[in-house]
Parts: sequence; C-alpha cells; structure tokens
Amino acid sequence: MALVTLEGVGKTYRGRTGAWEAVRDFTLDLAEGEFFCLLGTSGCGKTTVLNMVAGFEQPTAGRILLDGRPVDRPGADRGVVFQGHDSLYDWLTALDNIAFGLRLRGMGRGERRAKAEHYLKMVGLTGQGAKHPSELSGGMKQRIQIARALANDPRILLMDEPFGALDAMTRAVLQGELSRIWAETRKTVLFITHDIEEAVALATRVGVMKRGPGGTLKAVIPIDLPFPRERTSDAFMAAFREVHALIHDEIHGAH
Ligand SMILES: Nc1ncnc2c1ncn2[C@@H]1O[C@H](COP(=O)(O)OP(=O)(O)OP(=O)(O)O)[C@@H](O)[C@H]1O
Repeated sequence: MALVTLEGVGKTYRGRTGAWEAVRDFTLDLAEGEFFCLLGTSGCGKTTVLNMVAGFEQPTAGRILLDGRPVDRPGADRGVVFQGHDSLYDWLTALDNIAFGLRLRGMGRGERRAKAEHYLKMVGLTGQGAKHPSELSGGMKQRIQIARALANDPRILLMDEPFGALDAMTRAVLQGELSRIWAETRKTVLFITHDIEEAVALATRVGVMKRGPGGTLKAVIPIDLPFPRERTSDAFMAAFREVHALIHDEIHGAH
C-alpha cells in the first residue's frame, strides 16, 4: 500500500476576485521511503498540493490518504519545512526549537535533550545548539528546521522549496546534506522545487506539473542514479535533459 495517495485531487480557491482552479485531477501514489520531487513553473500549484497533503488546505475535489486514512487536518505524522525560516521560534535556542514538538508530546527533559542533540548532529550543527535563530545564518536555520521536523519522527517530510532563499553555494551544500540524511533515515520526502538540477540531484522520482489554471501532473520520471550523485556525469546530464525537455513547454508557454 502506498504511504500517501492523492486521488483525483482538485483545489479551487474562492475569493473576492472569483474562483481560481489551482489544481485539477491530481493523482499520485507516494511509496514509503521514496524521495519525490514535484517540479513546475511558478504558480502551477505545487504549494497548493503540498499544503493539502499537510492538511493546511482542504481539496475541493478528490481525496488524500495517509496510511489509508483521509487527511483532513495537520498532524505530527507530517513534518513540514518551509522556504523561509520565520517558522523557528526566536525566543528559543536552536536546541529548544528542535525539541519543541517533543515537549508538546510530553517527552521528559533528558530524553528530549538527547534526541535534539542527535538531530543537531545529524544536520551538522553540533555545538551550535545554544544559539538563537537570530544568531544563525540562513543555511543554519534551514538545517534547524530540518532537524526539528525529523525529531518528531513524521511518516513523511514535506519540504516546500526549503533552499529557495539560499545562495547557490549554501544551497548545493544543503542539497548534499539532505541527500545524506535521506540515505541514513530513508524518510519519505515530498519536496517542491522549480529547480531542475535540484530535483535530479535529490529525487528517486520527479513529477513534472503542467501550468495552471488546473495545474496537474504531466509526467513522472524515475531517476535511477546512485547516490551521492555526480552532477557532471553523463548519466546525470541525460536525466537533466529528459526532465528539461518535459518542462520546456511549461517554461516557454506552449500548451
Ligand atoms: N489562498 C489562495 N487564494 C486564491 N488563489 C490562490 C491561493 N493560493 C494560491 N492561489 C493561486 O493558485 C495558483 C497556484 O499557487 P501555488 O502557490 O500553489 O503555486 P506554486 O506552483 O507553488 O508557485 P510558486 O512556485 O510561485 O511558489 C496560483 O495561481 C495562485 O495565485
């Protein structure tokens, strides 16, 4: 059984300016342990899809199942990592940010601390736990967000362009780190990006979305390359070209 199932999912927003069909007939099964990158141009509905899986938004058509049960609200079984780092609590240290969800679940202080330290180490920030978010770089804040999400041991990690605001070098470093962490934990990941290279570097499968209105899945491409991935290899370039060819029409406006 798939871990997450999206069955004919649609989302029409209704607001003051009328109705906008952001997503139409989106169908996808996510298997346990896979790293699925959802790729598409700006406004095609990627965030809307992720927000529905997260339970922040409700589909207006179709349904979403997690472990066979309908998703109708946010839950600790889904860990969300956003692009910005505003979701970290400024008044808490990095370590306490990581431990926040554990505290809510009633875990004792010692166990909480040990777990938070474990994930701090996993994201390469051992020794930085006493700093507050304002004392951390953008890349470090994203690492803390990832550690916090993992600490809650969710069934799936939902990542919405988590490296979108970072400079190219930091971004490449964090992509490598995330790939290593995924190989270590085999956590199921749904990762949103509009960066083809990022998708090919990280994913076991890439889903390319068609432009909206009515954004939907246009194709799913398995990326059967070993990790860690060598971006200058012929096989990587071939996969890049395959995905690029699919998204080309979306970028250049043809339908
Ligand atoms: N709350 C909302 N109310 C009305 N329309 C919305 C709302 N949220 C998103 N939309 C519209 O739905 C469409 C899809 O938006 P979404 O944010 O899902 O796209 P995206 O692919 O994630 O874009 P980007 O890559 O630019 O973040 C857009 O046309 C957007 O204007």
